[in-house]
Amino acid sequence: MTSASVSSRSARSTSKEVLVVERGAERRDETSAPGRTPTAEVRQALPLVSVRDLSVAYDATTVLDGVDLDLFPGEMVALLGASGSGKSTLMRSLTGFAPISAGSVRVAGHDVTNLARGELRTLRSDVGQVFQQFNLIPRLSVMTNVLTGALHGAGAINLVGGFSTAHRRRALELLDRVGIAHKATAPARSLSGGQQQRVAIARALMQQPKVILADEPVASLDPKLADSVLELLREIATEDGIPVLVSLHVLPLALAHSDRIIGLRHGRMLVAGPTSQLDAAALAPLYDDEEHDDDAHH
Ligand SMILES: Nc1ncnc2c1ncn2[C@@H]1O[C@H](COP(=O)(O)OP(=O)(O)OP(=O)(O)O)[C@@H](O)[C@H]1O
Repeated sequence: MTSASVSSRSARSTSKEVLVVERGAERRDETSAPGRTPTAEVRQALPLVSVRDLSVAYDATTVLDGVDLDLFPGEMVALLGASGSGKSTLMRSLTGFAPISAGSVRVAGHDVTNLARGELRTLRSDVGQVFQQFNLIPRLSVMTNVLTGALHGAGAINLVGGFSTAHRRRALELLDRVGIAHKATAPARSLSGGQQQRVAIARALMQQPKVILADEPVASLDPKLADSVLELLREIATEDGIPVLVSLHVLPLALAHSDRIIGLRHGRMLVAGPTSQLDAAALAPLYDDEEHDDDAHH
């Protein structure tokens, strides 16, 4: 461990044992919840995502239990946990795709548990998403794939010739930003995995998101490409002030590329704290139940 102290205490009920990393200067009062502690630089801003005491159940099975999470402008937060711990479910909760049984979820001004008529569309337009398998349309050009990001807020647009010059200019600027403008006319399927993920990131930016969720975005990439994609996401968080929540399986990647780490175990938040105050030993309890998951530890 670093010089930080790790304490084990109950968050709000004795059933919720939470490892909380605290520095003297950042020590929080006992009423605050662990997922809420932002890094010092961003703690003055209002959170763009605010989750309180969230529970999600599929039929009779509870898969998230009393989760708290805030995401502040400009920060990259890594979401860790063994397979089945609830990472994807937490992400899906933020865009109205999970059966929330208790708690509150606010995302970019939307009350996800109580959306007004038609608000689901604006919510999903405000949240850019990046997936493990990129989810591009393989036969369409890189440029068109990026342009589809503009469809989120705009409603039905004819894919052929339906985009404005301004949209096209912006798509090209975004491709330039992610380093693949030279591939604009190539079919998406002709790109490498790392390049396809850059296209997916440009597509997410095309919808001018207020928050970005990246669910295992580098799980299909080799380590070098994984580093570069995570560097790109962190740069977007920092430069554009868009909070990025990224779920990861590989601890060193989380330690190298995040400002904070949130760790789930069996649907409960077990670890939360600034990345600078965490190390592999502090995160190991997240994977206690895994028999052999080399990825998680190397
Ligand atoms: N649609 C669903 N219906 C029933 N159970 C579900 C559904 N989606 C997820 N679950 C269950 O919820 C739990 C959490 O799943 P989730 O996909 O959120 O975990 P995860 O941490 O993202 O796992 P992984 O790292 O393997 O992707 C699992 O036990 C899973 O089987």
